Amino acid sequence: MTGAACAIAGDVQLEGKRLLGGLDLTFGVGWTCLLGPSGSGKSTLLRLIAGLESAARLDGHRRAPERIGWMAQADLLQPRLSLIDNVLLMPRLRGEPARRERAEALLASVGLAGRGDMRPDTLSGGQRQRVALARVLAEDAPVILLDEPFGALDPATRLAMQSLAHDRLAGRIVVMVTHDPAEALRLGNRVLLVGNGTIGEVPPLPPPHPRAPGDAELALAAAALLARLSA
Ligand SMILES: Nc1ncnc2c1ncn2[C@@H]1O[C@H](COP(=O)(O)OP(=O)(O)OP(=O)(O)O)[C@@H](O)[C@H]1O
Repeated sequence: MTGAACAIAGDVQLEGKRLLGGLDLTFGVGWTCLLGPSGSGKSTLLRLIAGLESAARLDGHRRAPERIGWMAQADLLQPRLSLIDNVLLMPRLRGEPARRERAEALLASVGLAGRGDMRPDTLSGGQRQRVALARVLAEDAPVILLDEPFGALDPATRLAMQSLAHDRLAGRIVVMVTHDPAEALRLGNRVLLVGNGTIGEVPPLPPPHPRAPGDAELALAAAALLARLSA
């Protein structure tokens, strides 16, 4: 493994069996998108990169900065806290001064302007996911790990949130799990396919990223990738 800021190498063992073998991944600045069948190990890999507790064990090496932004599949919003306080939770836990105006601006950027004092249980699933997105965008971390961050959103909102996240996370190392080939190709300057116990590279689309939603090259590549995933 080289001196990269974020890398993982080795085998992933789960309950005495090898879930993923022969990893040697180094993540650079930009978006790396992980695709693959349900249960193939995408979330497990993300947790291991994050250094979070997992049922699986890494027999190998991990290198990552101390500060990582993490957005789980479940939104993990704190029910007793307002939306603003949910966005500010991590900085508060670190003892940093609360940047309330920034949190309000982030909530506005995800379409929740003026709703900062509401509680999570008054929101729809898609709105809750956007609060979780605002929370991870509030993290000034060099590495951001996103587990299906747009999965609960309607198609138009999904495109808007993809573009927002891509813009806000410019210059960071982003690793995102998704089930959507078009999303992976639209955003990813690197696309990885997790399956059959290993990880392979899929040719990404050349820049620009994010691709325009109606981009013909994107549509063709997404259709081909979907066919490959369905084979
Ligand atoms: N807490 C756990 N205890 C035991 N096995 C687990 C646990 N969590 C996940 N697994 C197993 O690990 C394997 C990989 O799961 P993982 O959640 O990483 O897959 P995934 O590719 O992210 O799936 P999905 O796309 O459905 O989210 C699966 O076989 C799953 O059953």
